[in-house]
Amino acid sequence: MSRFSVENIRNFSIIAHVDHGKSTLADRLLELTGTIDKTKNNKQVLDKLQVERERGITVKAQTASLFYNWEGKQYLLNLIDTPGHVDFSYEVSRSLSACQGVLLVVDANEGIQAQTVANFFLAFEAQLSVIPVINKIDLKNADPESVEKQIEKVFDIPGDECIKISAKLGTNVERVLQAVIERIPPPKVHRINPLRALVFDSTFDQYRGVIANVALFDGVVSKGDKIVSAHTKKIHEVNEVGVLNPNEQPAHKLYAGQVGYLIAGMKDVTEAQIGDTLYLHKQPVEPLPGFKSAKPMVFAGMYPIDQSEYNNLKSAIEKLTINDSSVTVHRDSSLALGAGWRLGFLGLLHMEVFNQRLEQEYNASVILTTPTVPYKAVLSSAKLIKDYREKEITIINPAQFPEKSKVTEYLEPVVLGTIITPDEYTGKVMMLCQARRAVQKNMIFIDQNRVMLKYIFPLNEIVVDFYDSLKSLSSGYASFDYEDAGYQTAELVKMDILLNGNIVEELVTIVHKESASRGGTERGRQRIRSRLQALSCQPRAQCGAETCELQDHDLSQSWKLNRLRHPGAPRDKAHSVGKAICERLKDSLPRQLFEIAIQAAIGSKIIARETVKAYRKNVLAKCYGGDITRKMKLLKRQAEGKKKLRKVGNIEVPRDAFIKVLKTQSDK
Ligand SMILES: Nc1nc2c(ncn2[C@@H]2O[C@H](COP(=O)(O)OP(=O)(O)OP(=O)(O)O)[C@@H](O)[C@H]2O)c(=O)[nH]1
Repeated sequence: MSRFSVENIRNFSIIAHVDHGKSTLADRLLELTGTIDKTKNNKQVLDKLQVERERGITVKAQTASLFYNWEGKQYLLNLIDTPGHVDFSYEVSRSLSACQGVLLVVDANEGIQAQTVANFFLAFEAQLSVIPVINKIDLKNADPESVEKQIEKVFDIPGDECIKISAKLGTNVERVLQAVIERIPPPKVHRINPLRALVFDSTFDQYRGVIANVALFDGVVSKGDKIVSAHTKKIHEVNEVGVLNPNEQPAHKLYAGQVGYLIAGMKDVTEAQIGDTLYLHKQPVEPLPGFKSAKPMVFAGMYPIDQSEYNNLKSAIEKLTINDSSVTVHRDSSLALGAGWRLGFLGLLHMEVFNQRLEQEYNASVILTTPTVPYKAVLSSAKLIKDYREKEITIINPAQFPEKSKVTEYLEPVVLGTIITPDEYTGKVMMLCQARRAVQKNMIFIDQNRVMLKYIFPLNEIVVDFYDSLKSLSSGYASFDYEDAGYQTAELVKMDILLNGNIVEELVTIVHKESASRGGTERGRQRIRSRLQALSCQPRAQCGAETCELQDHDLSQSWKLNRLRHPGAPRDKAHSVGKAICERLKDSLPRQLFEIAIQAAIGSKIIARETVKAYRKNVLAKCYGGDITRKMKLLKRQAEGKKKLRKVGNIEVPRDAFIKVLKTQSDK
């Protein structure tokens, strides 16, 4: 590796919206540089995980070192292919810390999308050089010229800097490599300084321990060196260093400016911190700033299917979180499901992918409980503040939701959402946003036909099905991305699920009061009707939704107006969530000798109910003949059975009934 002087090294990432062609472009770059065999039918070579291949999406950033000869010089180009989905943006931001530039890939047919904007700003804030690449110019409907104009308008990058390519066919891809050399600066590093290596990613290998992906900011590292982790202060001996080409290729040394991997006998998961700085034992240095820790957006309980699997699952979760450091883990326990954990994820897709990776890579089957967003409560009682040692607590488990009497106010997390949509769907998109309690912040036209809308959304309103609704109302054309925007005051209530009056702790859900009371009374509806008249506006049935937009109306009333226009719109979220849980529980509960009432309740108000009918076991069926005393005895025993269970109010719920309900909820 010594033949690559710093001037001949370029470190860059490929960033883009989902499916705009990052991994396909990476394939072509690997082929052009002879890293992989051109004659093979290479498809998304850097998507190595089974989950990535099955879902056709990148979830893990992957590094590859390419060797490229141009104008008589040999260059070392370190490429990092990143995921496009918003749930994996932590991977993108970490990857950028090892780079000086990015290829911003935009689909020539779809144009700039929400994640294009988000990823551009990540690179822009990190002060990286941005090379815009317009991909898929081979498509029939490709319109690279208008995408070029969008790039000029939204990112202020001159249109002539865009490189128009087809990653699929390989058209113009060589120009991309040349632009990387010409437009991205070499890293600013010093090889004569003591070693300073940033751990920007890690994986766990059963036999070799932690394999750390490192970017060398200063110095040199070689096999046999004694290195220290700035985080743990532990000393390790380096067993192997090398580059990813794209598979591990051992080298004698790694030099400042290079990106590669390092194995140093770290077997304990706590020894492998992403964002850690490694330095030579005898030459301590100031650690690099590392990374901001990821902020979980949803939490869910995770339990082994069988408690005897607890330790295996614990070790699997620990190992997988080395590779996915954006997951947070807290120990938790539940009456029905036993000992487990509460895990924080960056979104529902992230949760599903983590679950799938546990199954596929560690053979671990788990139960996941209903996901919830991290609410907060500001405590009012001095005793509680003393108990919790803080005034403001974060509620990551709905079962621990403090009562209103103990709280000054509840807070809910909010996000700044960006939606890009063809103009013809703007009205419908706005309706949807308002129905989700969103407040509009901005709206700009990015070209004649496309609008970019910015809204502040309560996180809870978008976390489950917002994206699906947006996609279906815009025929798949609108895209969505969001970033953390803090907390806002919220009227929250706890919804309990009861079985014959007993609360089922695992199914407790927190809902917003506004959603809980949607629908209102007839008097309330009258008031809204007169308000609609005052606004010269009619309920939807009469006026038609497409021509009628709500943005001029008082936002605090907009959901009510919307409700009147959309008789079919979700009337009451708490009601439908409660009903769905009750229905699933009904399907999972076996009939018993007595009737079971399954209820969803907010405080003392029952908002949904299902009934499992009593199973009147035909105890007389086997009683042939007319032995009346025997018949009476059997009937008495059956009645006693019913009485006993009713009396203690204890329903025998098979364990897998809970599992079914909890599983279907998280599957949703
Ligand atoms: N016609 C055409 N299709 C392309 C081109 N580049 C990529 N594709 C297709 O677009 C789809 C998505 O490509 P990927 O390379 O997986 O996109 P990606 O950006 O890596 O996707 P994520 O990692 O999930 O964000 C695949 O079906 C590719 O075959 C191109 O230049 N032309």
